[in-house]
Amino acid sequence: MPPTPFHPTHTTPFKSSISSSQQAKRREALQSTNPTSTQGDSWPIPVNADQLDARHWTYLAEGGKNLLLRYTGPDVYPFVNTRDGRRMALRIGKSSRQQLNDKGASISSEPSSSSSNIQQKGGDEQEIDSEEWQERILLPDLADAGSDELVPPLIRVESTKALNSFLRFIISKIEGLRPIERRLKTGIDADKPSEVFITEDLSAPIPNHPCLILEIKPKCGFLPKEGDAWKQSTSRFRMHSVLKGDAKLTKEEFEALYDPLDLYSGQPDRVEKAATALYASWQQGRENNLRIFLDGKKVEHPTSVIEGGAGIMEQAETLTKKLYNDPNLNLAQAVARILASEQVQTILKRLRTLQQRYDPIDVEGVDKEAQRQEGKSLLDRTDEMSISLAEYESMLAKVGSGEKNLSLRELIASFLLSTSYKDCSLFIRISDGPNEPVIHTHLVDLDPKPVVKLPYLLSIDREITKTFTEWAKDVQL
Ligand SMILES: O=P(O)(O)O[C@@H]1[C@@H](OP(=O)(O)O)[C@H](OP(=O)(O)O)[C@H](O)[C@H](OP(=O)(O)O)[C@H]1OP(=O)(O)O
Ligand SMILES: Nc1ncnc2c1ncn2[C@@H]1O[C@H](COP(=O)(O)OP(=O)(O)OP(=O)(O)O)[C@@H](O)[C@H]1O
Repeated sequence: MPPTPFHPTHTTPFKSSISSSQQAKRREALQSTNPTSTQGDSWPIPVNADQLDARHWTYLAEGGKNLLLRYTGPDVYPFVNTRDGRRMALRIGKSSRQQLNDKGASISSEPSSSSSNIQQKGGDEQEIDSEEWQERILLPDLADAGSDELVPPLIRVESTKALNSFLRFIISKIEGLRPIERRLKTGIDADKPSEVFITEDLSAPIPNHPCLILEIKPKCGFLPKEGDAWKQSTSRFRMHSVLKGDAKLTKEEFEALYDPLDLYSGQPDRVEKAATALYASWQQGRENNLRIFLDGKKVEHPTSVIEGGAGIMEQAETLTKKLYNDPNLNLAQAVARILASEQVQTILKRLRTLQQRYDPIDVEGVDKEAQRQEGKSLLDRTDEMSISLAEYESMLAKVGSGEKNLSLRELIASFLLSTSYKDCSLFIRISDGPNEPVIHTHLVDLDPKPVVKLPYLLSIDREITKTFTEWAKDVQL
């Protein structure tokens, strides 16, 4: 399928209208922070830390940098949207175990690990405000790709003593629920937490509306046009899988791997192939790229040893048969149908366009430019530089107008933005509708990547290519 035509959204008047409508909504929300106030249209609304009761929150999920808490308290506004039953989540930025140990925080007695993937910020690296990032950088490119709520709002909780004590309670409550590999690397610093945000719990149950939720991490959906021949013909995800598998993968195992290029292709047979591979890895308990939830509960395949797996899997299958009005549809087929749906393919197509638009010359190309413009490789940066939102915006305008002459800072900003689009997760919620099931899509984890990560991004890319090239020779690919 040819790449989606380029739409320079940053130069169209559409940008400001979307942005200002979003801002108006947030302003409206900010005016109604009182939890006893009646429910307005905008939800979630800001909440003060002293309104948070640690008994009403529990562990939901986490990635390398953030941990999510789910609201499990009584159904009261504003923690629950009393109009439609949607529920709040809290997203808490974590600190590396190293940082926690350095400051002598005693969150748990886990040993430190040098392999944390939380990056220490360089001297001059500044935090980019997440709300501004959404408004000014993401929404103009995403607003017309899905519903108004494609990117769930992130509303900052002010850092206060009340927040510190809430987090202290929470840490003691949830530490044992966290996966051990995450606990070894990261934790929450109750005294000086990274940003805490209110958001919507996208995997929560909706009362009286049975709902199946797929969370996929689709990864990079295009191939570079220049450079290494393997990189030009094989998806980055598959090449990386060889490195992650210590190059022990057989040719057959490699062929069966999920291929993002299939998922993004829009071609029914290839999308089905991608869905089958994602389902197979979920079935094997490798759930990094596909997770399934039913009415707020994680669905595990019965073979993946979790008690109760069979029951919930059956319930999920029963629901999808009902939603699609097809008694013979099994869960794997339902996943394939959902991923091939117009709603999902529309957002994937946009995601791929943005990944490609902001990464036109590959990390190797950015490195060449670094050498040409500054006389040193990205690998040699000890990066003290930070990129401001204003710089991101001017890069967007330049890229949007087709300008090819980008400064090194603009090339870096562009590449990092593409890296965010390659790493985000897509939540797909399917519930009953009058004729067809209703599908809602939401993107999460679109945070800016820190400039300090650049040397790592180049070196891991080279390691992936080297390991893959040797492996391909060994297995005679
Ligand atoms: O490099 P990748 O493709 O492995 O992606 C990393 C992800 O790994 P995975 O999707 O499991 O392969 C990785 O995910 P996990 O921590 O493995 O769940 C992170 O998302 C990481 O980003 P960051 O350092 O948290 O900003 C991601 O790093 P970036 O390259 O997106 O910065
Ligand atoms: N709004 C949400 N509702 C429900 N679950 C969510 C929500 N946002 C994130 N999650 C879950 O929490 C996980 C971690 O969140 P997030 O992606 O923001 O953290 P991260 O540390 O940046 O992740 P990564 O290491 O993958 O970059 C997600 O992969 C997803 O499973």
